[in-house]
Amino acid sequence: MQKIFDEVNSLDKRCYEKFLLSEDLLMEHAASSIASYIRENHSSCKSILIVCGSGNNGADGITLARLLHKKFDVKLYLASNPKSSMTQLQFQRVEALKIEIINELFEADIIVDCLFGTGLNKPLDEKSTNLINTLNSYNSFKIACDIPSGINNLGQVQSVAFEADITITMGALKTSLFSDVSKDYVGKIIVADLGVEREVYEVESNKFLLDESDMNLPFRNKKNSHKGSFGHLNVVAGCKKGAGIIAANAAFNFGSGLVSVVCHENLDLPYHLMQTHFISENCTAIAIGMGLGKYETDEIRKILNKNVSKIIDADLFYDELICEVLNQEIVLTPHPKEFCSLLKLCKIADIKVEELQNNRFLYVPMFSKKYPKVTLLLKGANVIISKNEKLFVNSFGSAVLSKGGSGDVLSGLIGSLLAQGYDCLDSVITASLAHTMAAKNYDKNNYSLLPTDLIEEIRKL
Ligand SMILES: NC(=O)C1=CN([C@@H]2O[C@H](COP(=O)(O)OP(=O)(O)OC[C@H]3O[C@@H](n4cnc5c(N)ncnc54)[C@H](OP(=O)(O)O)[C@@H]3O)[C@@H](O)[C@H]2O)[C@@H](O)CC1
Ligand SMILES: Nc1ncnc2c1ncn2[C@@H]1O[C@H](COP(=O)(O)OP(=O)(O)O)[C@@H](O)[C@H]1O
Ligand SMILES: [K+]
Repeated sequence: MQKIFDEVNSLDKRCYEKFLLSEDLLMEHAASSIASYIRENHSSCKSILIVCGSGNNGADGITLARLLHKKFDVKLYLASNPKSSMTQLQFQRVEALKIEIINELFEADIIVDCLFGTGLNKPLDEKSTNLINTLNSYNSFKIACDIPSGINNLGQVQSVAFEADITITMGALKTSLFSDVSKDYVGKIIVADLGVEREVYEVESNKFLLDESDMNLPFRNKKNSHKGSFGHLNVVAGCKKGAGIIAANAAFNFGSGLVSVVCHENLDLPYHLMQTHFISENCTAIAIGMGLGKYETDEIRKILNKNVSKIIDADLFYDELICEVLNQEIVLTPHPKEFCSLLKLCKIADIKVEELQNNRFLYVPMFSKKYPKVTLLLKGANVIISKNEKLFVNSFGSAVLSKGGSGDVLSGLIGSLLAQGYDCLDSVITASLAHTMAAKNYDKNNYSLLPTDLIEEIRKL
């Protein structure tokens, strides 16, 4: 996994003070990493338009123009006069080289956006908005320097932002790149070193971006085993029985030795799933909430108080009953609307989904601080997993998963690992990665995935 930081100004400052690196040197590395990327990946392109603002993000762009001058047809567009001392210095250098400054935007082969970086400190004015809209309308290959202009430090987009194919971010990953909103603007993200290796530049962090290698699939190492060695998951089915059946099916395919669906009515289940009317004696984990609908409170309360691992989802986030279990080591997997209800029920905040989506990295830690034993997975374009002080982001998911039933598969995967003896956080990290990797591997189109297709891909991981 890679570290994520809320801000990097202090890391730049640490570089000056601790390693005696100058701002000029850091900037040279920032620009040369973009130059190397272009030389290595787009050597056949001809025209490059670099659009610069008045601060140091603009200075990165002016530096880049110097590095690429002659090898490519480089044109600089200065949206405002160089303001910071570094911008002015870099500008004097390109003046000496007689690099062309233009006043009209055009559809170059590559556009590099160096308008605003981490210094965006107010809403965009009309001129910047129009400029970004024009750049977005071009079919050029688009590179954002540090962060797409228009995304602020909280990962919010107020009017418009540059729609990058790739963001080359300086020094370290920033939280703002991983808001759900940012996902439509950042493209692929790569980190550029700033004169020292990343592990030297970075300090401690409690936020991490998950990699595929963090997925610890439930491969079986023990030869002397039997079905009981891999746990027994009970999935509680409610009025929308399909949800429970999808979860149970996912769980069985993900390695749980036994899976039973708990339901008072007799169900027509696939042959490998069992049915029970009450929680099984030997159950090692419970998945509950998916499609639950109306239910008998006392019965659910009894189930929630069973001393086994639990994953709770969906309808239970609208019931005060949930507040009774938040001091347990449990897993909760709300989508944004369910999380807003949960925040309200546990008196943390009374907010609308839009407010949450604009501030996911604010409200998730608030919840985890109050309930350190709970492992929370907040669904979304970038899934956030949080336990106690630590937070993990899974950015592998895509719109392929925007379908009823995707969340039920996820509950089943988490329940399966809980039943097999994983702890809450490990279950959630591996299940979430498996869920998104399976979706990524689905090779048809991005609108047709069924829960059964997702489970089929899980089988191939
Ligand atoms: N520090 C280092 O060592 C390194 C820094 N690096 C680079 O520096 C970048 C940060 O630079 P930065 O701090 O100068 O801010 P930046 O993003 O250029 O924007 C500030 C300018 O924009 C203006 N402005 C802001 N909002 C606006 C708006 N809505 N509409 C209009 N104008 C607006 C603001 O104006 P002001 O508020 O002063 O009026 C100011 O002029 C960072 O992202 C990275 O790329 C790398 O080279 C690595 C080494
Ligand atoms: N655009 C998207 N990008 C990434 N993941 C997505 C996207 N849309 C949905 N998902 C994922 O799909 C799942 C949907 O779950 P949920 O909304 O609970 O559906 P359901 O309850 O119908 O099964 C979540 O894991 C969510 O993170
Ligand atoms: K930028």
